Amino acid sequence: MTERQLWERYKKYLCGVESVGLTLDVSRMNFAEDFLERMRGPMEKAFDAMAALEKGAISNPDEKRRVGHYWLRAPELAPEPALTKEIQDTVAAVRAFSEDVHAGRVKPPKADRFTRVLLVGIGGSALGPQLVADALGTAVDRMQVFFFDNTDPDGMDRVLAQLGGTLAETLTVVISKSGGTKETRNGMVEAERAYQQKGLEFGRHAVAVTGEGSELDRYAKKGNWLRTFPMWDWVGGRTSVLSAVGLLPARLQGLDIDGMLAGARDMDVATRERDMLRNPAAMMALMWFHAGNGRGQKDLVILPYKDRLLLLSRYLQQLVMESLGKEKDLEGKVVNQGLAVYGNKGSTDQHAYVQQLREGVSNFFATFVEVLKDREGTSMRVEEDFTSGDYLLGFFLGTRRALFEKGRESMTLTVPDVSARTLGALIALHERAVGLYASLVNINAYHQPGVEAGKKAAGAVLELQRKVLAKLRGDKAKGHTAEELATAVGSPDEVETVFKVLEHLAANADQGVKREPGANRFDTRFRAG
Ligand SMILES: O=P(O)(O)OC[C@H]1O[C@H](O)[C@H](O)[C@@H](O)[C@@H]1O
Repeated sequence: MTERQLWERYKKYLCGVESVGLTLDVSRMNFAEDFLERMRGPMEKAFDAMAALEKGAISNPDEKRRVGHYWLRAPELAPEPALTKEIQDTVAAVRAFSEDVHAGRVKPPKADRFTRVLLVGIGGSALGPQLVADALGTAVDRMQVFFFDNTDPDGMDRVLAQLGGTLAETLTVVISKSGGTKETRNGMVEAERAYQQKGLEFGRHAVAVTGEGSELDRYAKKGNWLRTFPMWDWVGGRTSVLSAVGLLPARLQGLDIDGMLAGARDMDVATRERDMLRNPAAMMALMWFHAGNGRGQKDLVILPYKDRLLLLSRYLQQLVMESLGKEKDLEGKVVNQGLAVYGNKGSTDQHAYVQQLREGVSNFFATFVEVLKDREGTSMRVEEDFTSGDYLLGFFLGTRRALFEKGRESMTLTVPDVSARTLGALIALHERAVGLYASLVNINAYHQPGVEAGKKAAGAVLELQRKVLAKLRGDKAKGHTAEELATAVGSPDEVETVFKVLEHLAANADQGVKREPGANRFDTRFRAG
């Protein structure tokens, strides 16, 4: 295709959402002229399924749940007045609580004000808040937000060190929909101890966002925490950023949550459009389908040319891959669906992996995100007539062209700026694209049965460790090899796991397990005491 033909194609297919100033350009996706026509029928069905979902159908059949994230930004669309009210009350409560915190009406016992937020959560209970905090944060935010998003001890120490002497002014927000996620529980327990060590009462510094009656909910009540905000079973973790999960930390930070909600609401209106050529979520889903033959055969590389959107790819990774990566379709047939997502930011990535994108294995397509506004205020000239932002545009257009020359497809999302509205719109656009694509490939986008297997297996490892430790403590006289211990605890076939557990215990002196070297690595003996 010549540059001139691309220009014609650009004009023909450009799909815009006036209210948020966003456009989607699919001209560099090589779909055949009849592709859209062929997909009209399946897309009609996807629109029907989406309409039913928004009306409150059980769109997550495996878990028998409704899927209500679109109601979060248009509460009047919720299927029952009680739900409408709950959503509205929660947003009002987030706003009022944040104001109280900022004004010092809700205050820590040993300081005038809360000035920091420590958010403890993982997956959908962290990725959205992290994206929002990073995309919209400024040096003069009302509060600075820190994260525990793992059960890595050193990771938590690092964050606590950054918080330094400010724990007395730090509000900890523990977020877990289920209220039973172990990484989050561990983060909470470690945070609680850090407060205690400073002579601070944790409950006076803690807030929860969780489902009613969950383990976390009960713990918060027992500990007399400052406040609990609700999380509902009809909001999935990966689509929860516009519930209290994302709104509370954002508002505490001082960010414009109304803008986020309005941007998402406007995008929702635009993506309910049944003319697929005028619906950017439908076009995006169709392009995903085209690129990967409806089988996820190509990966999606997200390339925002804006530092503030660095975490977008990580956020979309969960949204897309946890939603679409499914073994079975809605009829129970094995389909192993999915769409792999990765990315970082331009132009930085041009100095890293773009080499492979252009010349290496052709197993991807890209979504470029272009942001028109360079910065607040004016830009200096780094050369006569050119600003740094001109270079950023040049690098984006140059890379896009270089990829296309080698037959590598891409879409371009253009937004006016990185504002609360734009971010809300970008999130809503991808949520809708995921839902529509899931219909096109006939899968349930709203459950995650595969995640459980890893959790169960981890539980079994910890149980094995308990037995091994009991054995070691009961027989301190001599050292034992992993083989001996595995047999002694009745799991001879689990010897590799036992060996890994022992090596880890011995590497951490506080666990009280010593190693005695043997003839080779696997003859190492382990001893308690
Ligand atoms: O919010 P939580 O219940 O703690 O869940 C946190 C995350 O963990 C799970 O394993 C799920 O796969 C994610 O979808 C979820 O966002």
